[in-house]
Amino acid sequence: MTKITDIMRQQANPLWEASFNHPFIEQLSTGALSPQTFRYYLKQDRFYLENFAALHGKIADQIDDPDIKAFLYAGAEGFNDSEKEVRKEFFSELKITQEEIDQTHIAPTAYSYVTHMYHELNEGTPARAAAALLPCYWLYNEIGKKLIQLGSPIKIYQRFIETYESPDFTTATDKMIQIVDQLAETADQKEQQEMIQAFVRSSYFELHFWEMAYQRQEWS
Ligand SMILES: Cc1ncc(CN)c(N)n1
Repeated sequence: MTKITDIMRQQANPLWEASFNHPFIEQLSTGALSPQTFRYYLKQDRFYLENFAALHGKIADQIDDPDIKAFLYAGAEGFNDSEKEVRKEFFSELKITQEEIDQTHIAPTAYSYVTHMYHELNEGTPARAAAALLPCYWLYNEIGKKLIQLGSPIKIYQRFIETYESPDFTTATDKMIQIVDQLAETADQKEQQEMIQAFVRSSYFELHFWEMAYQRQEWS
């Protein structure tokens, strides 16, 4: 039987291809990406990752399966992969100060992405919200696997790429794919369609997140 995650991946493919070919990604690998653009990305992604972690906990609260619960609670603490630690190092290396963080406001696309994820949980179901989280793991893991072959001449970009190709991140991605497939087994057809839609919409926001950073988007 076809897995729901295969359908999701297939439906989101044009958006994923556009992410793979986005100038932000290409320039990470060539090293041409402006350091200011990377800094902007990191500061905005902080908002994303905070909410992404919080959502793991909120979804876990509504799920009975002990194995899924444990994985999601670990994700809420940032224990499923090494991303949290690596980001701390990036912030310190790039001397992004607390003052600079405090002065940063969430940009329109980051705001919309986060709002979408909460919508899937608060107006939807834990299974829909889990589907909305999945591209965050899976797309970055595919980007990591693609870019690792090319590498980057800039050290910090190379470390960024390595984070998403790492065994920890790949294991977490595979587990999240399995969780979404498992949650779909007890969902009816309507909810399954909504899960697919949540996944495709998150894939849309992933693509536009690169563009937001590339343009250093502001509210006005
Ligand atoms: C927007 C976004 N999506 C995904 C990831 C990878 N966890 C991330 N850091 N930021």
